[in-house]
Amino acid sequence: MSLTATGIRAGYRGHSVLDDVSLSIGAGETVGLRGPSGSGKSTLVRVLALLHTPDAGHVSLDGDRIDGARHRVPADVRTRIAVLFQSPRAAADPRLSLADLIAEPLRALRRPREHVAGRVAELADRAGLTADLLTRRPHAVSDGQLQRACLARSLAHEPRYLLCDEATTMLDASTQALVATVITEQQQRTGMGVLLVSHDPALLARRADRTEDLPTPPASVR
Ligand SMILES: Nc1ncnc2c1ncn2[C@@H]1O[C@H](COP(=O)(O)OP(=O)(O)OP(=O)(O)O)[C@@H](O)[C@H]1O
Repeated sequence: MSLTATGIRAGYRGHSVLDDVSLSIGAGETVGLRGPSGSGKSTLVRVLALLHTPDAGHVSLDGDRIDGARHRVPADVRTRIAVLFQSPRAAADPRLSLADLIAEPLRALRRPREHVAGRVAELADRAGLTADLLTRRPHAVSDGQLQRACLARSLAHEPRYLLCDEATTMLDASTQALVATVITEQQQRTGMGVLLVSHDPALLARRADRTEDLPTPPASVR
């Protein structure tokens, strides 16, 4: 069982950022990904998350080759992969309370109301979010609290793979530790595979089972 990118070429407006890149994340495994700024780490995350269609190569999810991206991929396939981005402010709808933010992916798949309420309470508890915080909107909480809500949301569908794109870079040490603990517990409970994109060698040495490197991009795309 793995989430695998094979021979990926991908980029923007005719410029390739990734050229023949392959990466595999096994079930239960934590894989680190590092590379210079602009080398395409976030682009590879978007390809693996089925948010960006590669120009060549393909993504396989637990042995099944996936064609296309976003809504061209069935929801029950897309929800097996979750992403935690660097900036929770960019990833969160400012109009939603933290409770509604966590509930969003469950409501999108029309889960019953009682199920959603129970799951939100459970996920919020795991992410250390109190009832008072759940009623607030993003502008009224700290970056760390908002990232914990994004983490809870990312686990709503019990993903098989979680892609963390510099997800704790901006957080203080205690929030970093809490996020790491919640992710590790989820891995131990469900066998979730994790990709950790980071510039921090200490974090990768501590948490990754192995680390892959992306090469420096050609000058034309830097
Ligand atoms: N939506 C986009 N449209 C056009 N170019 C983009 C887009 N997103 C990223 N790029 C370009 O693609 C290249 C790779 O970007 P990407 O964000 O994948 O790199 P990265 O390795 O994650 O960088 P960093 O470590 O700085 O976050 C960069 O040159 C960037 O400017």
